[in-house]
Amino acid sequence: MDSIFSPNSSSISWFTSPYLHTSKSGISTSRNLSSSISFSASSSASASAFSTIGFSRAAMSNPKIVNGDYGYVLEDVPHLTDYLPDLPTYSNPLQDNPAYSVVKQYFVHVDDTVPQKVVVHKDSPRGIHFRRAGPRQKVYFDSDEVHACIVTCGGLCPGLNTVIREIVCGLYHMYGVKRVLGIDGGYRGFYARNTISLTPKVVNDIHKRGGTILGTSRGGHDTSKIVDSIQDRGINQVYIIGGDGTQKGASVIFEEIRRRGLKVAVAGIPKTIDNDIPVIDKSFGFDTAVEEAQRAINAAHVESESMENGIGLVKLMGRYSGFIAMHATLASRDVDCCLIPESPFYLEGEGGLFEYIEKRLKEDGHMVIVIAEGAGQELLSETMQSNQQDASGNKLLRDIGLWISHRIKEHFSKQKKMTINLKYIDPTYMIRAIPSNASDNVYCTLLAQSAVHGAMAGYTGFTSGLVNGRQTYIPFYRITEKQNKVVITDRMWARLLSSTNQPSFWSAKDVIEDKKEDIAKVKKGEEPKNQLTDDGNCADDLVAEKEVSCK
Ligand SMILES: Nc1ncnc2c1ncn2[C@@H]1O[C@H](COP(=O)(O)OP(=O)(O)O)[C@@H](O)[C@H]1O
Ligand SMILES: O=P(O)(O)OC[C@H]1O[C@](O)(COP(=O)(O)O)[C@@H](O)[C@@H]1O
Ligand SMILES: [Mg+2]
Repeated sequence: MDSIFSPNSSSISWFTSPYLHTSKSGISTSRNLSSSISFSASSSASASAFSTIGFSRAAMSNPKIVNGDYGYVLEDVPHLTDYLPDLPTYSNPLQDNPAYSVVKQYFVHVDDTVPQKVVVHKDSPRGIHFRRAGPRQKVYFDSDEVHACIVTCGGLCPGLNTVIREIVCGLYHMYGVKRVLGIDGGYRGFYARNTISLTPKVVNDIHKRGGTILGTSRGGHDTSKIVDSIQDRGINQVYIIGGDGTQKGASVIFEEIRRRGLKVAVAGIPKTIDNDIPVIDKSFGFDTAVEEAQRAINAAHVESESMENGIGLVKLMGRYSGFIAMHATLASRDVDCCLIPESPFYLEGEGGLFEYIEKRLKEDGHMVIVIAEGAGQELLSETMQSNQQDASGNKLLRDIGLWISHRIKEHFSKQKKMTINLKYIDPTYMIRAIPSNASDNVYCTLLAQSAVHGAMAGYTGFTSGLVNGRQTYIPFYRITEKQNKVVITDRMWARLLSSTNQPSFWSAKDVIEDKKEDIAKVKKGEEPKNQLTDDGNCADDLVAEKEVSCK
């Protein structure tokens, strides 16, 4: 362990290079892409396309957009040569690695890209693509030159240790990199904590443990102190593992590094137990969490079945997105009602939750309810709602599970004079503080290796992510522009409703009105309420509208 205190390096003046695509990137683009694809520097067509789907203008001040034939768009990631054009290249050491050299076409073709949308019509434009991840023939770092660091930020998630392990082992075994630092305790660790030297031996068994061996934290993001620390330590590859907040932090770190003209690659690995990061198929650890949630749901089912008018109520994580609750419900089949933040519901009266509970109890004698922590917050009286935030600025929520338990008990004992037995189970932290399962371990390995290949190849300012089953590099602004939400007008939510047989708490008229409202918002270039479907594509009507406005 060495001390990480980093003085403010005001004495160092850094060459700053404006990030100009017009001339330089034209060259770097043709280096990477076939000539049939033309680079569009400030592409007004692309910019107007983006404005229709609600991109943050500030976040996309310098998007690297490549337009091709038939509506092909590549949302490319930055490269170190965009602002340091004369960097030397080296042969990829994997060429001499017996494990890889026999594999034909192990290196990714420079033109390989992955479509964001795979459901298309015969006359659809080819649409948005991302750069395919993987090893390149040429790398921009000599192995001995690399000094990498890894940091984990935000809430815990199964698989964090696996990602750390595979970054260390990937750098060491594939690229011969020996110097990797672990930053202790999240972003603030860059300037206020100790570091740990990470070797394959140190990380050998860590994937079998939950949590993160590096520790994590919320808040404490101080861009200039962090970049000072990176600079002072001679770090030239930064691997940042975390959720939407973390990736926003990674994006500003990258911008500051670029502004200072440093040869430092910044790679993000998306982490979120809530699965609320857009574009990617799903986040690592999500499957593990859903699997662990089954244990709580099973317990709720056993308890409820064993007593007269038994109700098992399980609260699951999901601050703004109900993916864990939705998938845990679909997986279980014992759940009679799933309540998520995206789907408003009400308690009293016709078509309300109380009426449905009564019906289920009369029919079956028991029921199981799953509620996401962010569901129904609007039902809490104003005095009960919390204005408190955590250190990262995330809203702290009141315990909706406890509140709704009281309301259900009160309703049936006082108003209905009906005996019910309600058991409230809150496994919140138990589903995320566990090691990742086998399939998440494989997923973490691929994400980590992709990040390593990308940084070695000189890409920077990217998040490594799975898109339609392929590893890709996604520009930060696409990851941070919005949160992924369950689309309740989409087929997946309809599947859930037909599995639980719960009321939607929405009338068809509401749904149509809501879609109309969204289409009007999209036309005005505003953020629609239900923009993305759960496969990362726009809901059909919105796509049609968007394509019209893109032309
Ligand atoms: N807009 C932002 N700009 C810079 N840093 C941010 C931003 N939002 C969050 N962060 C930092 O990212 C880290 C993790 O954010 P948090 O929201 O707690 O978790 P997560 O990354 O899992 O969403 C924190 O250290 C926080 O200070
Ligand atoms: O108590 P903590 O550690 O702040 O975490 C609780 C929150 O973390 C979450 O899992 C989301 O965390 P991230 O933003 O880190 O992905 C929420 O579902 C939950 O409300
Ligand atoms: Mg978050």
